[in-house]
Amino acid sequence: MPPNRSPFPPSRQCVLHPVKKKQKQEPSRFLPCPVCHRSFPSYSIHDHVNVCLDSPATGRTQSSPCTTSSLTPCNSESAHLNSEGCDKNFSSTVDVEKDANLDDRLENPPAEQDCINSLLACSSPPEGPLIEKSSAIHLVDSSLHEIADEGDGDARIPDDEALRDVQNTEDCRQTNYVVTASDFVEGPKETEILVPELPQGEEREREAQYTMALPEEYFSDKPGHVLQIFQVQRQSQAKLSMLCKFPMSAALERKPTATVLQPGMVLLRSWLSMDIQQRLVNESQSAVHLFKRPTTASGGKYHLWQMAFGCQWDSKTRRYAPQTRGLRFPAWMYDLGRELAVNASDHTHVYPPGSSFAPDVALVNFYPVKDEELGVVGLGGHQDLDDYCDMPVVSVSVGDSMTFFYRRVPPQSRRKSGVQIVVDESAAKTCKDGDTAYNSEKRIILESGDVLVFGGESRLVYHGTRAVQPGTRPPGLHMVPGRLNFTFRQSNAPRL
Ligand SMILES: O=C(O)CCC(=O)C(=O)O
Ligand SMILES: [Fe+2]
Repeated sequence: MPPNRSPFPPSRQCVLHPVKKKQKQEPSRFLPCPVCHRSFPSYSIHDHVNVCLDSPATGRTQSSPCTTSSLTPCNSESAHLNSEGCDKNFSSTVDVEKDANLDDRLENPPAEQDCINSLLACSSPPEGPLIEKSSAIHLVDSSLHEIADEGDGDARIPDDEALRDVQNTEDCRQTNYVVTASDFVEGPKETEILVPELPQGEEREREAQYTMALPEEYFSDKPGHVLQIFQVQRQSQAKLSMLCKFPMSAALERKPTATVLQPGMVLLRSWLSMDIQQRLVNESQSAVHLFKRPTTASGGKYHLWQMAFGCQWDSKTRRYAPQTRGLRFPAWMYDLGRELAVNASDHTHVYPPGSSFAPDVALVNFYPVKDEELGVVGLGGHQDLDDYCDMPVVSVSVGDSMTFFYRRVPPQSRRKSGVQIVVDESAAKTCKDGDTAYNSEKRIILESGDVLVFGGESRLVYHGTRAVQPGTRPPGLHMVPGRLNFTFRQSNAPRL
């Protein structure tokens, strides 16, 4: 049995004097949300943080001190591990709330219009100026260089007229790029490309990784050829910045790469073949009627759609149901999850030496590009505590790109000891004293086919997602706009 831990003082747990609802809601203390910085009663902050999507980009500086609030407070509901870390029996003792509609939905899939937005897989490839020969080119704002700084005589500045056209563009939902191809590259010398729907707001814009698609003519098979891209920034229209200058060979192929982001956390870029990606889309397509919008115990709603293969995760109790109901976990997903964990473990420790990962659940999140019901789409910062054990989380991205943010948690927070892993004043002090490694948020853009594995020292990394980037999914992928995220996990929920 897992220890019964609770953020409430012991007096509140007395079974002889059960806490009355009204009393329970009187906050013993308030904690600031690490994301939006508003204060919430300690008993409800966990629920809030899980669904909070206020942009941390606004108002947060790199040097802001780490406080207890930068760690996700947790409650007894999410502590279902024993001191060895992974309690193989916990789920059998857990009273998982029954999703009354699930069996019915399994047997009687609703009509298409009742499903989320529409079906996930679409019969035609995504619209837009997508290239066939290569995936889109990524322009990362950190590569912004003033032309003057660059001192590059070869930089081709578009003529005044072309520039004026770009500057006059008022529509803040698109950015105009003027692209000048170098002599090496066949195709029109200069063209203007509209990149739809970039994230809004100055801060977001500065940080965003823009993705644009170029017509095929812009590609040369000869490696080392250079494409020069210019952007007129909307914020200061007079400024012309060179965004990117790179060898064409880099754009021609996206080679799989493995990058250790921090101990225990590895990004396997471009790792999945299109076949596998499409198969993942199709598999979720077949269960599209099972997606629902998770809610927290206090009624907060997540800003995504979710379903699961294998055992179901209950967002209210934050527990996995025994694997009697819901969809079977397909054998090929088991193989895929295992293989990806092995790939990751070639680069960093994601599970203890000698053991092996045996996933039994795939949680599937769908983040549509636009969804009136969800409003802002994303997943607030959190730690994956509900299936916490020695095994990693293998996270796979399919569809449009999305920002993934993460931060390390102080070493004390990695203790396998239930609730205090997150509410730990002394850990916060260590942070305050200047250990910025634990303090700063990092961001990556997860693209279709990327795999992120976090285990070992990073198993409890604090993380979340925001800002799906429309039009960035691979041209060959048949899927509606949005991003699918599969997390293969070892829940150890019993098979009854
Ligand atoms: O969508 C993602 O990349 C993250 C999903 C996630 O963190 C979760 O399901 O716990
Ligand atoms: Fe997570």
